[in-house]
Amino acid sequence: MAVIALKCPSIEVVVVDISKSRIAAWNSDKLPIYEPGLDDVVKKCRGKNLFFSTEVEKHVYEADIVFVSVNTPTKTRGLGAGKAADLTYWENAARMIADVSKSDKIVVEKSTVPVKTAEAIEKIMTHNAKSIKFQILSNPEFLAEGTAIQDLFNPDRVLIGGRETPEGEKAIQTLKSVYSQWIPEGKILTTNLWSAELSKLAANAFLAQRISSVNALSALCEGTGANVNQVSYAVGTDTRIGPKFLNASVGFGGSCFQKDILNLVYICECNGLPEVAEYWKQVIKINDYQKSRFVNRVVASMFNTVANKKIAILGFAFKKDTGDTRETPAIDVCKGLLGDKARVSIFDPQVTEDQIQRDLWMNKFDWDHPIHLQPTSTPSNEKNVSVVWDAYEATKDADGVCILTEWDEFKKLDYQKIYDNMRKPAFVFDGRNVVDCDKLREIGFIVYSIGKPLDPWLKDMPAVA
Ligand SMILES: NC(=O)C1=CN([C@@H]2O[C@H](COP(=O)(O)OP(=O)(O)OC[C@H]3O[C@@H](n4cnc5c(N)ncnc54)[C@H](O)[C@@H]3O)[C@@H](O)[C@H]2O)C=CC1
Ligand SMILES: O=C(O)[C@H]1O[C@H](OP(=O)(O)OP(=O)(O)OC[C@H]2O[C@@H](n3ccc(=O)[nH]c3=O)[C@H](O)[C@@H]2O)[C@H](O)[C@@H](O)[C@@H]1O
Repeated sequence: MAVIALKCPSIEVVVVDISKSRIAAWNSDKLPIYEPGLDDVVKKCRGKNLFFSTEVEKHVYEADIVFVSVNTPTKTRGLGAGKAADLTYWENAARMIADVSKSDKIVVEKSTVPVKTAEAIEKIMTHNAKSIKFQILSNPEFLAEGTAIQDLFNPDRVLIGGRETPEGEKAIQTLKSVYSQWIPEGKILTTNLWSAELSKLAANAFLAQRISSVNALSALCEGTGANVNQVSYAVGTDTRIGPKFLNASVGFGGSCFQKDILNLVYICECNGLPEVAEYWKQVIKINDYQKSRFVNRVVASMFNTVANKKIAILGFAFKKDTGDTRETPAIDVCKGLLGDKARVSIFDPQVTEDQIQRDLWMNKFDWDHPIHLQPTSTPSNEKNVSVVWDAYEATKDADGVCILTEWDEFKKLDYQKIYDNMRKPAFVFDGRNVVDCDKLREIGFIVYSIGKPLDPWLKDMPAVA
């Protein structure tokens, strides 16, 4: 919304949220999320044509176009629990829009939603809104965190789906005229509603599938002496496959891949397509396998026990250049190590101690609900978790180092100094392939790097669950 305000000075954008603390932060000097370039954009527009407010109903009443970007978490209870999208927040928003509206409006699905959600939303709105006409559009968002501003300035495409009626077509053109103020016509795709809704789930499923494919191969690389970087480069030079998004890792994280694939799986099951559901489920299974495989490697190479050993965790965010920890693989890796009684010392340049403690305590999927619905008590194994503000502090007297986020600064650390201050034998487990293995081995480390030829030490220590 901030980028729309920047690129379209004639449009007034008001971002409304029921969370008072978030809106207060959006109005302050410290924005509630870390995203490179966002501060600049907000500062340029805030108070001119970009406003942040908790007066949700007032601004919805005044608006011509309402973008709904509320959370769409995975259901934790009842029908479809663990898979289906929980549309409670969406339904509440739709009912509120219907209640307060006194003029026709375009309602845009910006959240990622199950295919056919627009139909449900239409029903809610038409049953509740007297004689007012609503046009529902699907306009899914494809930005990635860490590169959000660049992605929004120069997207691969913008997708707008609407009803194939004259009114639907008119609404599509209205929204198109907003984006066409900075995006070339050819990049603005228009489709029917269901294609737009499904394309978003499909795009995330394809992206995640690429990572699970390369991660599955990384396990085979380790067993055969192949190097996953060389394999993915060789594969990616085929122009039909392409070089991007083929980096092996400890597993993908983030608030959307898992949630959206589970959602897709559930929709397939509801449509009587168990084989298709099973196909996509495998992407998640390989991701879970990759995380537990990593933990097993750590424990197995340290004589099959990490009890009371200090393990430094470098990086907790789900990728670099963000402070977001939703579904970060670091949560599962830390829980795995804590389960084996390790002491973990965590450093991430953008994640607070409070966030890390909450993440390690929370149940799966709880993170995607408002803060007042999340657990508040402290974790029982808190004494085994310390959060520090420096990589050297985290690694001091440690037995092993796990690199779980690919922050650039981890490439430039003084590994000789780290080695000198660790207990021996000193291990590095690189879950993001950021370190120079040969250099670290020269220093004296025993190094494990995802999908790379195994250190002789690790070959003799098979990681059997
Ligand atoms: N985070 C990302 O990079 C991307 C997210 N998406 C999708 O966008 C949607 C939102 O994602 P996030 O922004 O990450 O979630 P979020 O949880 O950070 O933000 C959702 C916000 O909606 C507010 N909210 C809930 N009900 C409301 C209501 N009735 N009225 C006003 N505000 C309400 C919440 O207080 C919260 O601040 C999800 O469907 C997600 O899949 C899509 C593409 C990228
Ligand atoms: O729907 C969404 O929320 C967004 O989800 C992803 O964006 P995001 O999760 O922010 O970040 P990605 O760059 O996709 O990374 C996701 C995870 O995959 C991992 N990853 C990515 C690429 C790769 O080659 N290997 C790999 O392990 C990252 O480290 C990260 O943990 C998609 O890339 C966006 O297009 C989409 O809009």
